[in-house]
Amino acid sequence: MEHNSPSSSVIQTGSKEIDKLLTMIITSTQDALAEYKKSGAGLPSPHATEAHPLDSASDEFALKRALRILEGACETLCTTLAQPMHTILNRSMPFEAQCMRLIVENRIADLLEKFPNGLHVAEIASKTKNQMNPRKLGQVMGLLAARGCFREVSENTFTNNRLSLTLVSTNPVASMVHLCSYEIQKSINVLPEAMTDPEYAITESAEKSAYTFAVRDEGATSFYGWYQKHPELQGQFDHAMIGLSRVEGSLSIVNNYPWSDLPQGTTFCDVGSGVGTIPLALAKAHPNLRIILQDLPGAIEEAKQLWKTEFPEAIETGKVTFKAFDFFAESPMEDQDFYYMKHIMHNSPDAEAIKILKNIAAVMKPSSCVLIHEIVMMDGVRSAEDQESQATSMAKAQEPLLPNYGSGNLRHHNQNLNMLGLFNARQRTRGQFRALGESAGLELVEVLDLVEMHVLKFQKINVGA
Ligand SMILES: C[S@@+](CC[C@H](N)C(=O)[O-])C[C@H]1O[C@@H](n2cnc3c(N)ncnc32)[C@H](O)[C@@H]1O
Repeated sequence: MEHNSPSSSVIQTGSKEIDKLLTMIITSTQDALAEYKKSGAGLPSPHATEAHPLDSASDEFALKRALRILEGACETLCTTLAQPMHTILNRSMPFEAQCMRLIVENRIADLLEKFPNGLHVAEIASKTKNQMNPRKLGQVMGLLAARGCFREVSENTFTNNRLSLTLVSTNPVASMVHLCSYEIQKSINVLPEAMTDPEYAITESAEKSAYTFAVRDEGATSFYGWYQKHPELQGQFDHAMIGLSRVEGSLSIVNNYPWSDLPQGTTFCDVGSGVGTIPLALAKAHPNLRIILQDLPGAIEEAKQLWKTEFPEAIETGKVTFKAFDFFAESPMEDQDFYYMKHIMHNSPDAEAIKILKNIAAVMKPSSCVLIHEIVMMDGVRSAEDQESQATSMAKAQEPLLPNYGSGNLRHHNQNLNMLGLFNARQRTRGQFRALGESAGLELVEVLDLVEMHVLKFQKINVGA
């Protein structure tokens, strides 16, 4: 149960606002603990080196809801009590990202798996490419350990722990960490220049994003164009997308939509599928679905390899087919029951997103629907429409949290900036999605709340009218 109302507070600090925040912190902590208790595996230690069953769970809605309040309330409490200069200077030093990149690129978490009692930085450094300077590596690992990633068991001797194990190279989340701290970071680093450059400032074209500004001497006119020039990195990108799906709990769509009620042979076309992580899980759980994956040629080749390993029967029996295409220039396969898009609309500024939707709408049969699986941004202000959103599961946070949970939904805002930097695009609100659909002749008919992500269902306007 979500304790979003602190009215029953017994805490009395002399400040009503602090009382409410402390009550939120206590009740959301209790809610999170209840989930660990329910799992039967108890609460993991921060030093644990074994995965906990909840670590990779995708349907953990109650835990995600509790953390959304806990993180929002903790940050509001700290910024209320700290000197502003303390908070602001800390935020201007996002150095951890590059430290994590160093760890991932040099497979240091992988190396420490063989040394459960710890390894001195001198030994770690001696096993890295070109033998790093141990003193420098110690500084990097020291920063990470100060935030709970790696454990310093004795001076300059480190072991893995719960957080650092996420940086082992086989974990797709490590690939996402690398993507964020390397390719994506290139665009964020030049955002101030690109947003004021005479050629890039006003335009909303994806070809004039901060990312294309950053790589303008490398001959790529778009983020995906850059990957087409570097096919050797396609696998890494696709691995990162699996990681992102995992973090966002996207697989929860497998058990939280009535797939089993659909007739045998229901067709599901993943538009911009990447390797098709979601349809792979869907196909395994719901044999009544027939899958088609559509993406650019490089991603389709990667998808074939993954499905060959993970689910060869689906290929042999024709339950899955693969078709390369360009969603800006062509329509996907016609007459599919579902056209599914995850993390596609947010890659595209409005004009391009509408082009993709129109290409889909052109081949939809009357009963087809489009499912857009993405973050839905919440408003940062309270309004008269809040009453409506309570009824439609986009409930805003209680005061004194910001209505959009503030830091409790930080990834929404970071992803919004990520899309700005790479594509001049954005994460959209429900109203912006509705308008986007209408521009392509599609009506928003249903929204499924999966906490961090939502699934928006569209049908052709005037169907059945
Ligand atoms: C952010 S990824 C999302 C992948 C997948 N839907 C997922 O959520 O894991 C965007 C995908 O769009 C594909 N894409 C980009 N431009 C495309 C185009 N013009 N035509 C078809 N696919 C494209 C990329 O190759 C990539 O796989």
